Amino acid sequence: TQSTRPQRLLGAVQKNATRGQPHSVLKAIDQFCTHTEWAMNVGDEKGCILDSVVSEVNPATVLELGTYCGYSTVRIASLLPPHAKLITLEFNPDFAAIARQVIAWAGLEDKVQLVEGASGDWIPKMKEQFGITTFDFVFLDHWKDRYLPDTKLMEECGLLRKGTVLLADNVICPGTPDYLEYIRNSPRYKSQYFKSHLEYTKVEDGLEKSVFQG
Ligand SMILES: Cn1ncc2cc([C@H](O)c3cccc(CNC(=O)c4cc(-c5ccc(F)cc5)cc(O)c4O)c3)ccc21
Ligand SMILES: [Mg+2]
Repeated sequence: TQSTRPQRLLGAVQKNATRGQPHSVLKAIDQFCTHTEWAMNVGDEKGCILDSVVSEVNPATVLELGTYCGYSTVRIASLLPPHAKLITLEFNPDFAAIARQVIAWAGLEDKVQLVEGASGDWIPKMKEQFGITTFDFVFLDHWKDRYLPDTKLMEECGLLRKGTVLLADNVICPGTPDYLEYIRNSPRYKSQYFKSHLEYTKVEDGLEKSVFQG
């Protein structure tokens, strides 16, 4: 039977990366996606911007929307302080199964809680299920038409505090026009665009960093 792209990506990690070394997992995925098969990981160019924002925030609580194969999960978790927690939401069980193995190969399973389910269902349950008060950092990388409704939902559920940083992938390609319009015009956020490129290509893309003003 045919393997899937996430399965082939996991195979490349298991073949080329060293267990317990997150940077080698990222390198194996980026090489696979550059030389063998494109996949929708945030990639190394946008990943360096992600690294700098995570390092600046130094978050104790992180929410990631859209795990896919776990590339950005590994990237973020590898930068977190010892007792920090990263919750990542993935609704596709096949993606979740691969991501768990990629995260485990990197040796980061203790920092990561992968929750199988849809953001709209789980965001309202964050406080009661995981004892979260507010998130310090949120990485948005799931369905692009869910960025805006889920941001409004996080506001309504009191999951954002003064200073919470939202970082959104793909605001140019595939694009998130309604989210950008809202976040850039809302007095409740201070936003900044980081110009970059679509992973593994020369196509323009970028990340939007938005700080909640409370
Ligand atoms: C509700 N909910 N809750 C949790 C949750 C999790 C998921 C999945 O993780 C999932 C599945 C499919 C697609 C995505 C979004 N990602 C993308 O669509 C994307 C596309 C491209 C691109 C760009 C150019 C192309 F030509 C083709 C694809 C580049 C990128 O970086 C992307 O992130 C995310 C979905 C909904 C979810
Ligand atoms: Mg993306």
